[in-house]
Amino acid sequence: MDILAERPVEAKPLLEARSLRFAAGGQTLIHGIDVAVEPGKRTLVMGANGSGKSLLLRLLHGLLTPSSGEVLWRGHAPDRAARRAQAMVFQRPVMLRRSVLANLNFALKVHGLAGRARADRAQEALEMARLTDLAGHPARVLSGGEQQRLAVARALVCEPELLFLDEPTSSLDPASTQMIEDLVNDAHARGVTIVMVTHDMGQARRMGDEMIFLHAGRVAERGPLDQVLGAPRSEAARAWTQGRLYTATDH
Ligand SMILES: Nc1ncnc2c1ncn2[C@@H]1O[C@H](COP(=O)(O)OP(=O)(O)OP(=O)(O)O)[C@@H](O)[C@H]1O
Repeated sequence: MDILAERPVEAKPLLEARSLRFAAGGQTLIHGIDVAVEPGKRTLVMGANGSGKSLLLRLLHGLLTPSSGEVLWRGHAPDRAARRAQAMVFQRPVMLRRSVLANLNFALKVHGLAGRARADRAQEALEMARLTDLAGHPARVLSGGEQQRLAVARALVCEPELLFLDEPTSSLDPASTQMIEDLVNDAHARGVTIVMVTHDMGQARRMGDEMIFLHAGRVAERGPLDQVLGAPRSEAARAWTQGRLYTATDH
C-alpha cells in the first residue's frame, strides 16, 4: 500500500505573508508577521485598537507596500489576475455619487463585463443584498446598513476568490449586522475565502474558522478559532477572551 496516499492532503495557502514588516513615521508598526490564509476558510483578525489589524489587511490586499517581507498568492508574487480575484469591504462604505444600480454596474464594467451579462449580474446582486427596491436611489442617501449591504454586494458582484472585510458591522445594529453576516456566509458557502477584522466576540464565534490574534503589531496567537478562544496560549488573547483589559503596553 502507498503510505503517502494515507497522509491527509495539506491545503496550500491561498495567500501567505512572510516576514511582513511595515514602518511609517519612523516607527515599526507591523513586526515581521508570518500568516497563511487557507482557501475556503473564514479567517478572523482580532486584537486591541491599534494592534495592526487594518494595516495587516491592507498589506495582504496589496493596498500598502511592505517595508520588507512579502505577500504571496498561491505561492507567487501577486499579478493582475491575483488582484482581480480579491475584493475588500471597509468599515465605512465608500459610495460613488451615483445610483445603487450604477455602483454595481461600475464595478462590473471595471471588471470587463458588458451588455446582458452585466445587467443580469447586477440584478442578481441587487436581489442578494435585498436592494432591488432601492436600485434607482442615489447610493449616498441610503442608511448605513443599506450602504454596507451595497458595499458587500459590489465587492461580491465580480465573484472574487478572496473577500477582505475590515470591521464591516461595527456601526450597524443587530438586524443590519445579521444581513451582512448572511451575505458573507452565503459567499463563503459558494467557496469564497473570507478574511475579516472584527472586535465582536459573538461575531467571531458565529463566523470564524481560523483566528489571527494581533498584539502590538505582532501575531500573539493563531490557529483554529475554537482552539484560540477555548484555550488561548498568549496572555493577550487570554485577557481578551476573559473580557479583561489588557493594554498595548502590557507584555
Ligand atoms: N500611515 C501610517 N503612518 C503612521 N502610523 C500609522 C499609519 N497607519 C496606521 N498607523 C498606526 O499603526 C497602528 C496600527 O493601526 P491599525 O489601523 O492597523 O490598527 P487596528 O488594529 O486596525 O485598530 P482599530 O481596532 O482601532 O481599527 C496604530 O497605532 C496607527 O496609529
